[in-house]
Amino acid sequence: MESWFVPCSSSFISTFLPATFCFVVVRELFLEGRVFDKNFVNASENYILYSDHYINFSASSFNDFDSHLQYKTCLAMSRHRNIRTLDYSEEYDYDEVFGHSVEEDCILSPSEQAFIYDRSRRNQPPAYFHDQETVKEEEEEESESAPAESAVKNLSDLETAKLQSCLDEIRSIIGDIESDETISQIVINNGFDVHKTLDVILKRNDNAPTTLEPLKRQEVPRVKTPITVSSNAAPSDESIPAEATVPTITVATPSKASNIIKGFSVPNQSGGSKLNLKDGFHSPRPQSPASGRSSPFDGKSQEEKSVPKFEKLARNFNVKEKWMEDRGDSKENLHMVVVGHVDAGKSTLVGHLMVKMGLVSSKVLHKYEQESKKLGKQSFIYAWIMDETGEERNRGITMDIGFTQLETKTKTITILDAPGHKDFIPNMITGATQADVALLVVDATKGEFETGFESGGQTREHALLIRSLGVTQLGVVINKLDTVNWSEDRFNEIVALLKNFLKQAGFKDSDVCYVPCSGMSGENLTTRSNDPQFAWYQGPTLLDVLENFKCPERSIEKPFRMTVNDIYKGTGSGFCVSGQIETGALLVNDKVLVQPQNELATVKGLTIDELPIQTVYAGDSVSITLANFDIQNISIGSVLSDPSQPVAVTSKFECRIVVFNIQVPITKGFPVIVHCHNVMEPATIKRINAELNRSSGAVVKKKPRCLVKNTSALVVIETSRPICLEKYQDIKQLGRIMLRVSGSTIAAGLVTQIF
Ligand SMILES: Nc1nc2c(ncn2[C@@H]2O[C@H](COP(=O)(O)OP(=O)(O)OP(=O)(O)O)[C@@H](O)[C@H]2O)c(=O)[nH]1
Repeated sequence: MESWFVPCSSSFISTFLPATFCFVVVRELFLEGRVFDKNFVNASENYILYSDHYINFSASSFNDFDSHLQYKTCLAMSRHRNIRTLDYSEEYDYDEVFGHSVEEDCILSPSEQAFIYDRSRRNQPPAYFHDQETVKEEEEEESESAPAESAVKNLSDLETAKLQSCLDEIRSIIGDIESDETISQIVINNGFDVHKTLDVILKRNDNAPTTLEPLKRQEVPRVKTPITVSSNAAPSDESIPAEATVPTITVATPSKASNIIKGFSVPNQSGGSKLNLKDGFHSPRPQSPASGRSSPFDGKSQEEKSVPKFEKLARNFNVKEKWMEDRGDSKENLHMVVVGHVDAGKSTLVGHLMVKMGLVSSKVLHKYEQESKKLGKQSFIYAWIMDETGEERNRGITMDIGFTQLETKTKTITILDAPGHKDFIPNMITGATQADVALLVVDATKGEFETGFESGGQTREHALLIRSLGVTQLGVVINKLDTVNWSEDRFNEIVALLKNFLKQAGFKDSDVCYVPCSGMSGENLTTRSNDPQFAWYQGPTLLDVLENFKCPERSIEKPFRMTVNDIYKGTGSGFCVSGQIETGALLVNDKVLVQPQNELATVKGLTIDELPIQTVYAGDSVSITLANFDIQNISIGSVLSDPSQPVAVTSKFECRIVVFNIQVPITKGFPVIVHCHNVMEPATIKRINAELNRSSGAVVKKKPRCLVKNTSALVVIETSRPICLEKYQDIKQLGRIMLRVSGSTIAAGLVTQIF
């Protein structure tokens, strides 16, 4: 398969174009040589190489591509939320430019439309290219149209019809890379054979650079990894039928070309450009194809690169004693994620709870009331407390994790309001990875609960995800009970269904508490309702449920680990990274090792909730100002660790997985996306070592050919680039993974071995 290499400068496709357009647009643009996204580095007639994936132009592989783009847009947005030091003008720009990201078929800002390729304007390049060579192209077009007629002049009616049909077919495959005249001539020369004609045209175009961008050829090694659809015969262990009527996604080992991918456009000194965080996921991870715990050197041998000296963090105190001294008499800190199907009322519930607890001033509430009225969205007044961006408010959905904090009698609770829409599951996962406990909100309205609960709804998927991420304590809010007249029967019906399911998902009955509420009217949020229709309920309020959650033991004595979920420019010199301290403790002036980049940095400052602090401990969500370090050497998903006991970096590991309700069996070579803490990385199932009994873990079958739904197994997974991981038994938070394919979660697992 021939491939082209197109050097490009900006990566706006993933953030500017709704994913539904991209597939068609990118192909068109590639074939015309007008490629402008640095992540789309390769193309041929059937494939494009997006970052380090080959994407086949077949309908079924579209989903994978689509979800990948959406993940990137989600990341872009998640970072937007957390940039605390941007001034308002910057924020405005950011919203304008990056705010529109998910599938909006028609809502496009004028600036976006300028970038959209429109088939009806086939010969007019997008406005983006206007100052390039458009005039020349149009002139060529005109001069070419006349000979097109001459080519068909001597043909019979039958031949003309044949030619027309060939032209239609060829155009649908190659677009406009050749003029009608040229194609007609080649069709005639090849006896009206479409395949031969295509061969000739594609060869011509491989050899001829386009007028706009010179194309460089590049060999990209790749490994074919077919997705099989179960057929009558079970697929063979060794190889999957190549000619299956199924799509194949070809995952390429990162080539040198992918080394050009840099995660962040760092502010340009002269131009003073803004910090550009939209591409954080593809920041410069080590591109070494080698797996293993210590291969994070970017194309250089260990000798070439000066290996940092891994000194032990200087500690002249006992961490536990210091923690008692610092935090012994303060309230415990708990992180709670609020999840549930889209529109279950999560943001309204949290917003109204904040109002009831006096944490939102009447002035702010009045402002939201007026503004939401103006937009005809008055019912979202409480949701606006959590949904802060213009786009979220206009669309009436949460797109990114919202943060807020409240204090109960015994604890400080950080609330993470997760998006419910399935397009934003990666953001929801980011929130869930930081959570100790969860609230699952369901809508009691007739039909609505059922929609969320049935397969394809997010109630089940969110519950499975949070359990897989290690959350054991769950509060289930049966919300919007006002819509069913506070019906006790409806409450009991929903509780019965959920109880059964949550037990299967791995929640203990004793760790789950069900509470009926109305986020809108505020019943049972902080006080029990006086409504006589609600008199049947004598259980805890939502606030009681929060108060009753137990804070987990923090591993403050283990080696220091912090997962990075945001990177932003600080107020002074240096830059800040924020994230969760998973284990250990950290002091100002400590040195930390940034992995997998394997670079040392110095901790210049520490803040919790924007207040400076000298020492932080496991369980804290913190911001760290780093010094003596280049911002390009860190990305979301990096892990900061104790230099003397660094986190493992690997691209191959074994894990014990539980397979969810999948349609397509998992086989050797199956391509997946691995989610682990804040990392998302393409990977393949390298081996299926054994099928296990789900409850006892005993081996049921060695080396099974495939895994079907609801099975458990030991599998070996290889990621396309090294990631930071730990064995689950060592550090739970870094030893849990999830496997997703085409926007659905297919399995969750625990890391048992790192190679
Ligand atoms: N009747 C009634 N409507 C409610 C209640 N809670 C929320 N709603 C309405 O449900 C709609 C969705 O509310 P949100 O709070 O945005 O729902 P959400 O779960 O946060 O939505 P996503 O985060 O986008 O998934 C809004 O129109 C709310 O007014 C309730 O208790 N009763």
